[in-house]
Amino acid sequence: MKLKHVLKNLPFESNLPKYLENLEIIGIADNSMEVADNFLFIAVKGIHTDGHDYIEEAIANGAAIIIGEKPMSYKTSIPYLQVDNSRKAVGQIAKNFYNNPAANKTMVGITGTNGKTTTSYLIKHLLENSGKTCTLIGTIENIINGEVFHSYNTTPSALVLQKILAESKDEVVIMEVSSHGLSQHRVEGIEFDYCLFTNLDHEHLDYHETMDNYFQTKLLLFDYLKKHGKAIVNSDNPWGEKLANILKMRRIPVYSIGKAPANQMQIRSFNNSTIEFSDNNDLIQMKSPIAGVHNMYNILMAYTCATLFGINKSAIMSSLSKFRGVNGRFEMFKHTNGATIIVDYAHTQDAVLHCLTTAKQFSANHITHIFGFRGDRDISKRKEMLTVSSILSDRYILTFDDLNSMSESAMTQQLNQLQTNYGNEKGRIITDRTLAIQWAMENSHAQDWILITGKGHEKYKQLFQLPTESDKETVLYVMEQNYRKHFQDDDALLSQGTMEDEDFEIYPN
Ligand SMILES: CC(=O)N[C@H]1[C@@H](OP(=O)(O)OP(=O)(O)OC[C@H]2O[C@@H](n3ccc(=O)[nH]c3=O)[C@H](O)[C@@H]2O)O[C@H](CO)[C@@H](O)[C@@H]1O[C@H](C)C(=O)N[C@@H](C)C(=O)N[C@H](CCC(=O)O)C(=O)O
Ligand SMILES: Nc1ncnc2c1ncn2[C@@H]1O[C@H](COP(=O)(O)OP(=O)(O)OP(=O)(O)O)[C@@H](O)[C@H]1O
Repeated sequence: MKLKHVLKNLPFESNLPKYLENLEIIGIADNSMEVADNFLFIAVKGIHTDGHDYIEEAIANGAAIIIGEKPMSYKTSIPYLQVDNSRKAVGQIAKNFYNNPAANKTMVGITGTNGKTTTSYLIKHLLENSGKTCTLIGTIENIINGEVFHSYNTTPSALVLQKILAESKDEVVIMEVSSHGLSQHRVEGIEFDYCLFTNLDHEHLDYHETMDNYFQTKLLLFDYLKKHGKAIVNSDNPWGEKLANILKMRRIPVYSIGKAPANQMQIRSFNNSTIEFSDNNDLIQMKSPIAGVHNMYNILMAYTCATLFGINKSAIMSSLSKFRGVNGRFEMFKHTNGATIIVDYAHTQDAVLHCLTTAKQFSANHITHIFGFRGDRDISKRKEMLTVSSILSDRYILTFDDLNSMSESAMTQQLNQLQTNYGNEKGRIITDRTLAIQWAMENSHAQDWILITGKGHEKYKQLFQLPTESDKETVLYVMEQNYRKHFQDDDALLSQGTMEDEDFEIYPN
């Protein structure tokens, strides 16, 4: 592609020297290591390092032109063009290079602290059941043209994102838009048809510092709405209510969900598995296909989005009844002893609150909550999460989550401190996550609930004692061990002639 096309809509588009206009660019990169002959390299000042320091390497790898945001202190052997903001330029350049691939798709962007992933799968399910093809971009995976790809970021870099859009032959793109993605301009160059806001809760303040900054960053998503684009907002969340008011002042059509009568989708009543709401004049009652108070909001967000796509209500209700849930999100297992075990991705106070409340609403006899905290991540939310758990659970176990660069001893010390300062007598520390789960399962009974939160679908980064790689695997492993033990004991009894066949409980059942 000719450079003049690659640089369309960038400030220097009109005053490019003639000899540069027709320069053939065969690839673009913001990482010097990915540069090859006739590439355009964009130097980005990052969080860990500065792409401007790799300009010479990019040139050595074959770059034909460099874009950067800093004045050059030396003369480069190839042209250097300066922009105000390199990260923004990456989005615009990638959009041009891939021929604006979002233009012929319906784009749905979902932001918020919790619920983005669940809502995105719900919307995909509803749209696909109505015959549309969907690309999904998010935390768990990217699904493009029906094929599943590993996801490295919730919201990929602008360059990767535009490439994905160019590869997608699907009609609709449903993507999670993280606050990191917004602050780093990863969706620059995209216009959304629908933008959704699920909620805002204490998270990522290591990055955004204050809740207000965090909110302002989330608000940026709505700058990317198309002229006639629509917003869907959960106004039961106080930040959502604030957002809805701001958007209305901007004359953006807002479809809000919440308990107040002013909402388009007014929630009349709900519990952990049923919801009653009014959609204009229709009163709708629904049994939820996924448990959890929080999921009632996710379902309603997805329902609203599907109606805006023109799908009729009965088709939506029928599809919803077939939804099978999301990997690692309030996933339920029935222990052989009758206890209920939940694996969930909750890693904020609000999410923990919703999970524990749901267990209570299901009349759990005794609730054990197993959780930890990620190393190198927002430490200020830890005491809030522990406080909620120590109030709502009957017993909690603090354990390891990903340590990242933190040492085991530093995290153990941190857990001890938290337990001393904000915990209570309900708590204990078992640092090995697999042993914590095993202990809780071995010490549970019928009607008890065990909630294991924080890791959800993710694999362990630490090595633990049991030979498992995720919470779900650990739960299944302990159940199997339990079953084998039971089976061996029963075998022994059978050989002594004291055991009846019908005494066996078959697992999995
Ligand atoms: C901390 C953070 O947000 N980092 C993101 C950021 O990278 P960075 O600024 O750290 O990059 P850097 O390493 O400083 O490098 C700066 C520049 O030098 C270039 N470089 C570097 C080395 C070299 O040899 N040559 C070279 O050219 C790099 O390609 C880059 O362009 O910009 C990259 C491109 O957009 C992101 O992929 C990267 O996400 C990292 C992998 C990450 O883990 N981010 C997390 C915090 C994140 O974004 N999470 C959210 C979800 C949060 C949530 O809700 O849970 C997400 O959307 O994934
Ligand atoms: N609407 C909601 N309100 C509060 N908590 C929620 C809501 N939806 C989900 N959660 C909680 O948040 C956890 C993460 O949910 P989900 O993955 O759908 O959100 P997310 O926004 O994609 O999260 P992340 O950005 O961390 O990937 C769930 O496991 C659940 O505990």
